[in-house]
Amino acid sequence: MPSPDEILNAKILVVDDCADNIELMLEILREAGYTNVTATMLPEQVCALHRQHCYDLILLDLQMPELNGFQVMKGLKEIEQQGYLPVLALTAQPSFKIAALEAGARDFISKPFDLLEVHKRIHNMLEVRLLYKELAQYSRQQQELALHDPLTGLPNRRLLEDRIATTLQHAARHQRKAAVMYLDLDGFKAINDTHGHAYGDDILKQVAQRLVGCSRKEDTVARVGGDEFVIVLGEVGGLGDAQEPASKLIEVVAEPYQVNGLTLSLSTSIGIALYPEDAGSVEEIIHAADNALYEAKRSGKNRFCAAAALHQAQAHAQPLPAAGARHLTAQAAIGSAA
Ligand SMILES: Nc1nc2c(ncn2[C@@H]2O[C@H](COP(=O)(O)OP(=O)(O)OP(=O)(O)O)[C@@H](O)[C@H]2O)c(=O)[nH]1
Repeated sequence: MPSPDEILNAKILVVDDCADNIELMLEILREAGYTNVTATMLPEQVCALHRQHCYDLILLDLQMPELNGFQVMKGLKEIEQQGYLPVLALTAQPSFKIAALEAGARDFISKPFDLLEVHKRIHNMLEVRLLYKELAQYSRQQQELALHDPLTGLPNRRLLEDRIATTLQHAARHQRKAAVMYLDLDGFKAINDTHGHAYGDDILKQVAQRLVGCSRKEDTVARVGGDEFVIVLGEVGGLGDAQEPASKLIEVVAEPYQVNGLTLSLSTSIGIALYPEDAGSVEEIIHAADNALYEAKRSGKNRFCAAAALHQAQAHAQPLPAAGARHLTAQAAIGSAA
């Protein structure tokens, strides 16, 4: 619930074509303790002002010669897309009251003003408006949490899949390539086992920062599991455009870590898959990068392996029995930091 102070600090706009009415309303609001009140006699400015200041309450006179209150509300509806107009209509015409509510006003105040009614209606409206804003903010935070990893703040698998889908669509539309890099830290379990989970958490946060630090702004860096991260690169011309950043990532992850006065080293293995040659869908490209990662781990860790190398190895393995193919080393696109 909004506090009394929050209500008194809410942003209020008074709109009336009559200077005396404005003066009277400002006086009433000032005496009640409201601190953030402004007024205009120009109804045509209300929408621009609301766009700029996002008022919590607009006290709107309905009968004005140039642009009446109903027309102003029409304009406000375009700004308040969710349909909540913070408008309290001011009218001396009993027949306008229901029309104002139908036009989107939340409530009305009759002229001449009954002081007690004015205070109550303004307070109640602000209470609801601020509560509505709190709820909207809470819902945005919940959405953020549902799409991000709480430890590192990076996108989680759900958001990652969304980003890959968008990247692949963009690549398809512009006849470009895209790359997915699947990273898994080497020997991370031993860090947890030796120094404890909290120490491991600290390392994971530092790794996340380093990955973001050496990626482009438009790339997505996500955490998809314990010590697993995925990086999505759009606007890729060929495998070389992914191998170079992969080498850089291997280098950056290998720089020493400081945690609680201890210095420690770590490495990472990376699998790279390209769209469209290695995969045509979100699921396939993650799978292809994961397979390449498996090969990078199998062939010694602290290196990257491209899915293309696995295709080549499999092609060369055609004459062998199926089981033999798994043991071929895919040298062609395996690398490490320069
Ligand atoms: N500190 C910490 N550890 C985690 C978290 N989530 C998973 N882990 C641990 O991360 C480790 C990941 O396991 P592995 O990838 O198999 O371990 P590894 O030693 O890196 O193995 P290789 O990849 O073969 O080098 C496990 O010990 C998990 O318990 C987390 O949020 N924080």
